[in-house]
Amino acid sequence: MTAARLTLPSPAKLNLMLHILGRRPDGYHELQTIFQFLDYGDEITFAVRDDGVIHLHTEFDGVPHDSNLIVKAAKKLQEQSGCSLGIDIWIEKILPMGGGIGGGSSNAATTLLGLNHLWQLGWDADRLAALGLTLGADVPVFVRGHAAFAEGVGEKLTPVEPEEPWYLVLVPQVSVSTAEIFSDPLLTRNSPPIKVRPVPKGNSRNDCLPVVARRYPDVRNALNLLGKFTEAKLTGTGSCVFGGFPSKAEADKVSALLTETLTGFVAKGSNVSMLHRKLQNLL
Ligand SMILES: C[C@@](CO)(OP(=O)(O)O)[C@H](O)COP(=O)(O)OP(=O)(O)OC[C@H]1O[C@@H](n2ccc(N)nc2=O)[C@H](O)[C@@H]1O
Ligand SMILES: Nc1ncnc2c1ncn2[C@@H]1O[C@H](COP(=O)(O)OP(=O)(O)O)[C@@H](O)[C@H]1O
Repeated sequence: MTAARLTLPSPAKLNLMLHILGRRPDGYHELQTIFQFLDYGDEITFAVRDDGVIHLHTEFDGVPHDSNLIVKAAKKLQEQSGCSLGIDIWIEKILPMGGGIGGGSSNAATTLLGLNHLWQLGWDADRLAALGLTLGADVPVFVRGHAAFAEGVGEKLTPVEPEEPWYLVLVPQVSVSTAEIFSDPLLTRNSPPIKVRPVPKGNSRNDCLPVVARRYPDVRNALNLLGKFTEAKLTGTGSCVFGGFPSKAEADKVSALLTETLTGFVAKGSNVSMLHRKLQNLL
């Protein structure tokens, strides 16, 4: 019997703004942020096996097999659904790790949705998002697949429709630890909550930017370079820096100026994740 097999995209996200409102007793920070997807990401291939084994075949630098969010997502879903099937997994990884573009969280969400489909579990989005949240604060938005205004630690999601420009994303060659930025004493943690919807213009700052720029000269340089052409912003806790352009041609023109020491990519912003567009076509 040929195993059921499926290849799915695992897109990146950007934080179009990010305000930190306070710190909870458990140490996590209350945020307000806007997530938008990029039509750019990894590709994950799944093949069902009937012996219950979960095996990720692609090796990751510095991430042991069982610590990989893909494997963790698959194991949790298998345990909680009581499914007896297993899975072989391969990934074509192009998203930089620790870049603030959510690669790990996206991989976890693609795994949850892919296995829900292949194992025919019939879980709804609420249940998958709740499981996803136990893997990381950004997993639920990737599970739901729509651009969102997020509150709490990122799990209270309201769909939004920001413009969908072309972005140039610069990738400084440093990996920023989210935990390290959130524990910096200089981090601004008292932004007033935005109560008006949609979020009024003029609120596009990222409260993590001053701390990240201070600690990482490469991020500072990327912000300075891109800032010559458009408003340059930090996504999440970095390291990636992005700016919007009205057309691909204009984003490509600035991209062509990049050197070997500072790489980047051009991608379209999208309010519906390319994962969900592909899944929609399958159904
Ligand atoms: C802040 C964001 C914005 O998108 O940054 P990026 O990681 O994408 O850069 C995310 O919400 C990050 O989400 P995620 O990367 O899933 O974070 P987690 O693994 O859950 O948390 C890593 C660590 O960061 C700190 N943390 C994370 C999220 C949060 N709201 N408050 C925190 O204080 C905690 O110390 C936690 O142990
Ligand atoms: N499948 C995965 N892809 C990327 N990173 C992973 C994965 N599984 C575990 N990780 C770990 O999660 C960390 C954060 O990764 P990632 O989500 O790509 O960054 P960010 O949250 O900054 O966007 C990585 O440095 C890596 O140690």
